[in-house]
Amino acid sequence: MNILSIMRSGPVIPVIVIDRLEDAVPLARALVTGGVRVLELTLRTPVALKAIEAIANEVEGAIIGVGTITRPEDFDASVKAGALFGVSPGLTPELVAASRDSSLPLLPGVMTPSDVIAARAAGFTELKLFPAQQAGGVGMLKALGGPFPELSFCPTGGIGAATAPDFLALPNVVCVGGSWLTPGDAVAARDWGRITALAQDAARLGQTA
Ligand SMILES: O=C(O)C(=O)C[C@H](O)[C@H](O)COP(=O)(O)O
Repeated sequence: MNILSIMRSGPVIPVIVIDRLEDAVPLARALVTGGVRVLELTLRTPVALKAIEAIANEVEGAIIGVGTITRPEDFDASVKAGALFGVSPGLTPELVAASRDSSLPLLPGVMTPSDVIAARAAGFTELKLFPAQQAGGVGMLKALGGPFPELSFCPTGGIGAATAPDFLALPNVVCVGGSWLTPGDAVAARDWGRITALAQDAARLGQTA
């Protein structure tokens, strides 16, 4: 799958942090059961790669990706773990080179017009605006649509259930990302039913957007 088809697979990409490896599979199943198939599991914890591997092997229907790609070596490790796509909070020449050498489709992060120009020059037409709310939110995306009408965005950072529809209504937004589908207290309590309910609400955003 390429990045655009992954972005079109659902209106919301949950950004997931896994501290306990044993939570990975039930959490991913809870999201997929709720209708959210594209999952971004961040490389923020020591168990992240093992968690991706477990989901890739055990959760049918999940489209598992890796988040927080910040180093060239993250590409190989993520492909080996079974990730189907990668997301980075920003983009550097080193990451562009590593991306070219890797089979992992990348959704690179941008925050300024200069970032957008550099990412487009490197061949990327789908971009993550990060941190979206802090960068200017809906107004920023409307402004970027002027000089860059051919580019599509997945804004992430500071977005929640209440504000996601405003982003999804924009012509240059294909999907949004966020951590609100996997609240820390729900994961800590292993409240998978609550996570499925949040996923169902998020999946429905696609029907109204
Ligand atoms: O680790 C990364 O590379 C990320 O992807 C950062 C996340 O996109 C934001 O942390 C989103 O988090 P919220 O603002 O809580 O929705």
